[in-house]
Amino acid sequence: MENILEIRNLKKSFGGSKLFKSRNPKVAVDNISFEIKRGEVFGLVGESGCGKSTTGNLISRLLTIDSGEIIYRGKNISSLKGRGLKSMRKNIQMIFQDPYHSLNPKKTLGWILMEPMIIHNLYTREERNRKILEMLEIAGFDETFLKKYPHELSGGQRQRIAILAALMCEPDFVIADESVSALDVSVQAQILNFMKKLQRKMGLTYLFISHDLNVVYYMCDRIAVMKDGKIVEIDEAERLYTNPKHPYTRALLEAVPGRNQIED
Ligand SMILES: Nc1ncnc2c1ncn2[C@@H]1O[C@H](COP(=O)(O)OP(=O)(O)OP(=O)(O)O)[C@@H](O)[C@H]1O
Repeated sequence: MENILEIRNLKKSFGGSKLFKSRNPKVAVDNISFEIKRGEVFGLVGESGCGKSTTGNLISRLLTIDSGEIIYRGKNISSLKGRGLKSMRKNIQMIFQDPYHSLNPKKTLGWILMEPMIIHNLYTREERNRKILEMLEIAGFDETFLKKYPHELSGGQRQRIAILAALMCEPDFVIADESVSALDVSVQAQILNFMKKLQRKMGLTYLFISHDLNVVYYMCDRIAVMKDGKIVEIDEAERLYTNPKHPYTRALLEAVPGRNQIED
């Protein structure tokens, strides 16, 4: 399978000042490299503060990189600007942790699903309406939901809408950053299964970021373990979960309260 994304020697620091040399910068992402194959679910796991979100934000270009390269479909997107960046953003979408804040509370769900297609100037009016209905059906919502507001939904329903909104422009690469962490455990499995269903239907590739090894194991084909800004181990999910090589991966696994908790 071809690589959809290649990360080469990516580096990012925060803080530090040329003026005040004593203030040391914090290296959040420290020279990491990995690649993700088309159609793969690639997990990035590690404790809070290890640099997972920074990595996701660098790939989606919400942050600028210090050094290294991000190769998406064979093209270096590390320093894209203007129209090139906008077009890349159509193809690489993010799903965030908190569906309470990622949906505009003043807008109806119909508007929330329509907006991304308008921003990217995609499809005719009829096609947009048809796409919204198709996506609603996949998510198990009926048309009456289009007139509802986010506060009328449960946490799980909101996250489904946030996921649908991210997919309205038919991206091929999705960065899911702690996408189920804010949800009750009982709802987490439903959302993960929903994401798997969408992946199969739309041929998506996911970078799946989570601090929760159970969740990452359940979702991912391969997993990278991150510690202090570095990747310490990358392996197929099954092998990493059952036969971890790096002591840090072992320690993370030992801290997991019960393995294989999530069931279909
Ligand atoms: N905008 C910022 N300014 C300064 N420091 C930052 C910024 N963003 C992240 N950091 C620091 O960079 C390091 C990595 O943070 P990051 O959010 O990427 O980690 P994480 O693994 O995603 O953790 P969490 O799951 O808690 O978000 C942390 O030490 C964090 O404090």
